[in-house]
Order: sequence, then structure tokens, then C-alpha cells
Amino acid sequence: MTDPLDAPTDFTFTVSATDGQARTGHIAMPRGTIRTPAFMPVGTAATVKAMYPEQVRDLGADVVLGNTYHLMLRPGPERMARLGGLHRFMRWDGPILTDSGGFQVMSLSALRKIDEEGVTFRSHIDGTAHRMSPERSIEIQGLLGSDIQMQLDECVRLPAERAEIEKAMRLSLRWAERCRVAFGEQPGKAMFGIVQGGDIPDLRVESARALTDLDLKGYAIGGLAVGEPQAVMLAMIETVEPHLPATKPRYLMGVGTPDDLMQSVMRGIDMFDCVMPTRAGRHGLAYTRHGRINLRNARHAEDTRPLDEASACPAARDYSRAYLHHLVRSEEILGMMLLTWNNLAYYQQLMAGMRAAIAAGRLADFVAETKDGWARAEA
Ligand SMILES: CNc1nc2cc(C(N)=O)ccc2[nH]1
Repeated sequence: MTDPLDAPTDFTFTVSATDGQARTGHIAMPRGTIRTPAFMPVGTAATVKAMYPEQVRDLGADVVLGNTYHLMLRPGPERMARLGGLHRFMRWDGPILTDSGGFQVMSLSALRKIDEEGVTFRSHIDGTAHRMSPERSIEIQGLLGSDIQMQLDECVRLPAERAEIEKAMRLSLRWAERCRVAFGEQPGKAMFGIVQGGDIPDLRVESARALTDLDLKGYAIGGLAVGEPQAVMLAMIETVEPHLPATKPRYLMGVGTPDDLMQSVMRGIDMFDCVMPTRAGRHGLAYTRHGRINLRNARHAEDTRPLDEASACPAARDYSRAYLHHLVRSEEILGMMLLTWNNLAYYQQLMAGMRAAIAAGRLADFVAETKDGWARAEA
């Protein structure tokens, strides 16, 4: 938390160095500074699962993501506001980015219907009916106390026909304008638009150009990491990037693996969120400098080495693989906690490494060295 006396009053993005298409810099906001490229741990239901907020901060995260769909269903936006907002509720005093809820309505709820006005759906928790318009999504994100709010959009799973992708992209553009009006002027906060258009280049360009005309504070690339190969995802980033303002942050939603992050940073992405490190940790998978390790595998049963003796993270440095294997096989809660801690620490170390490499003009070397470390998997 920056000193209130000199905390910025607005949302400003500064690029301090570039290396090819890659950028490093920071977003200054009243609640704190976000170093970019940034990875945002996902705090779905007001918690980064299996982590204390102090740990999330200590491992280098500047910003966390809250899921509007989950929080609007439980505890509810008006109750969250009465309790002082999401920051106080979950004891996170840095910036919080909230998604609009649209993606999770489509992926989690039953009986959902989309029309011009918004989306109607039933809660996956208790089956109650809910309706969310662009205006209500922004209102909910405001009640939560969100610092960076996302427009309501329609994300189409791939593969899909052009007609379906085009219809959803144009609806999302109309909803972007409604969200901009609903958000109004909130100094120190931001609303990001979301580029849609599936895997169709001309629709991606149309979406990016139309959103740029709205002069928003940041631009997300949505509609990816929805079943397409990495090559298609990267091609869409390359298609969209030239049509987004270089002076605004670019946020790639729902991405990704460590390799996805590096390939996307090289193509000009500044912000990421993904459940991969936290979800994988709960399933016994560890991301390390030596590649991904499945601790459920019997080969770790008597391996006294830690995951990474050179890591600054105690979960990676101080516990044997044999112990982690035992915890995972025994389905002990501590196994989920330690591997989640390790994975988030690795993701933040990767982002910090890329920020430094871009500043030094050696991102390509950093990427090659990182991939070489994964390839030299230990015996
Ligand atoms: C895990 N993949 C993923 N793709 C996403 C797309 C969106 C979107 N709004 O297009 C949001 C969240 C997403 N998560």
C-alpha cells in the first residue's frame, strides 16, 4: 500500500522499456502499483484458494482477480458493500481486478439465455434465477469495490461458425459502450474493454478498432484459451496487437501456462490471469525451473531433494519431494497449500524475470534459458 499522502489519484500506465513487441512498466493506482508484465492470481470467491493474502503479497503479486459471478451469488454485492467491500472482506489492500461475470455465467450456470439487454441464468449454487445487464455488471463490480472493472461481453467457445462469432463480437461492442456509460468517470479506477472475434482475423481487427475508438483505460483480449491450439491463440494476439493503443495495458484473459505467458509477453501482452497455478497445485502438480513435476508419481516416493533448492519460496526450497508425494497421495490439505504456494511463487518469479529481461533487452535469451531449464528435466 503506498503512502496515502503521495498515492496517485488516477490510473496511469507507464512503459519503462521495450524489447521487440514486449513492454515492461507499471500501472499506478491509488491502491498500489502493478508491475508489468503482471500475473494476477485468481481469488475466485474472495480467496486465492489455499493461500493467506499475506503469502500472496509476499511472493510478489501486486493485484488479484475476483470473479463477479461467484461473488454476486455469495455473499452478494449489496452485502459485500455493507461489509466494507472486497478489499476489507478478504484483507487484500492492493488493486483488485474483477471480471464481468459473463464468462462464468456461460461456463458454470444452467439455463442461461443471452439477449440484447443482457444475460439471464440460474445459479449453480441454488438454482435461483438471475439477470445481468451491462449496467448491472458494472454496478456489481462497483459495489464490490473493484479497482479495474471488465465490460460484460459474450465469449464464444471455439471452434464456432463465423456467424455466431460475429454476432457475439458485435453484441459485446454494444455492451462495451453501455458499460462505459454506466462506469462514468471514476478517478483512480478503470474499466477495460474486451476484444472478441474468435479465431477470425477481420472480426478481431473490427473489435479492436471499435474499442480503441471508445478511448478506454485498458484493453483485454478475450475469447481465447477456450479450446483453441496455442498457435491460434498467438496468431490472434499478433492480429490484434497492432490495432490496440501502445500506451494502454493489454490483458490476455484466462492465460495460461508458463510457456503461454512468455510467448504472449513477447507479442505485447502486459497482464494475465489464470487458475492454472492454483488449480494444478491442488491436483499435485508443481511448476518449477525444471519443468512441471507430478508429485503423485511414485518416482518421488524416496526423493529427498526439494523442488528447487535455489528458490526463495519455502515451499519449493524446504520440503522434500518425498514429503510432498506423501501429502499428495494422502490427500492432505498441506499438500495443496505447499504446491499452490510453490506454483504462484514460480509464476511470479517468471514474471519478475521477464520484466528484468525486457529492461535489459534480453527477453529472447531469457525465454530460451527458461525453456532449456525445463528441457533439462532431472533424472
Ligand atoms: C480459461 N480461459 C479463459 N478464456 C476466457 C475468456 C474470457 C472472455 N471474457 O472472453 C474471460 C475469461 C476467460 N478464461
